[in-house]
Amino acid sequence: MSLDSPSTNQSSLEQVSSNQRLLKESKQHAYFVTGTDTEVGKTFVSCALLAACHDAGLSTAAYKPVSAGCDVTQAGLRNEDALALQQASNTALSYDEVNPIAFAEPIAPHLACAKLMAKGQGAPIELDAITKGYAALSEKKSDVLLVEGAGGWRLPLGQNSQGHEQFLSDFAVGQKLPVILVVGMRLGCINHALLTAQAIEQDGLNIAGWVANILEPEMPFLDENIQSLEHLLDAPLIARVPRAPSPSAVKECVNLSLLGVEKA
Ligand SMILES: Nc1ncnc2c1ncn2[C@@H]1O[C@H](COP(=O)(O)OP(=O)(O)OP(=O)(O)O)[C@@H](O)[C@H]1O
Ligand SMILES: C[C@H](N)[C@H](N)CCCCCC(=O)O
Ligand SMILES: [Mg+2]
Repeated sequence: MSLDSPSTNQSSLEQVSSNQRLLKESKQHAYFVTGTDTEVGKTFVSCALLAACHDAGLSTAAYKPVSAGCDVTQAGLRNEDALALQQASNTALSYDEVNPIAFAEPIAPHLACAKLMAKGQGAPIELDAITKGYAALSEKKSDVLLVEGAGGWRLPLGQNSQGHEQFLSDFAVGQKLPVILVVGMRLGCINHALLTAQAIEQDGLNIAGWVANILEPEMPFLDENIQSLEHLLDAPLIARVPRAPSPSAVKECVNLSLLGVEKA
């Protein structure tokens, strides 16, 4: 089945109505969006997913619990992912609700945190704070809530105040969130995708769906790579996203009904 944008208006209307029917029948859908690496399109794809939900008449919220790489503004640190997610959600959210933990430097967050603490500033990243922020967003009762990770699946958060090593994946595990895996299609992505999927499943979570994000349209044997991943990943391909000027330009590539099968 082609997951590219429906060829006729009729089929896209059918798609919308089936999305609407399916997701409307269930309670909140919360997903953790991870990727095969940093810069593979987690934010771009998340915004496209949110736009597809809006077309299906669904309310949405988004969460970027930990960010690194921010502009320093009068209102405080501002991360472009978090701003994009805030903008792409149709539930009114404050910046701090979307992104409670932000570091200025575009480096691994645990290193940015350690650097601040070495200067006597900041505090260890606590999973509790991430969980609290998530609970507050869940209370908004949006139909769909997307949580974007940072980097890849096993993102270190550093030690908590009790000296225990933490990872952002621990949060997803704690909340039993189904995972959406964004695969940046480029040579080498098959290994990264399979290793990430293995880690997610060994952590006890379910991959609700995966997205082929076509970062390099000129990738040799692109279709065959996607077909290999369809064969090797035990999860539905919910979108094949081409390079596009904006996430909303590819919202019709998303097959929400496939995602909906993961509803609780
Ligand atoms: N399908 C696409 N078409 C056009 N541009 C894209 C596409 N996917 C990603 N990009 C661009 O590639 C860059 C990286 O994408 P994005 O920021 O979504 O990655 P990420 O995985 O969220 O990164 P991070 O780990 O920093 O959160 C961005 O400039 C984004 O706009
Ligand atoms: C700064 C970058 N854009 C991301 N926000 C953070 C990426 C952390 C990667 C950690 C690692 O090396 O796995
Ligand atoms: Mg991002």
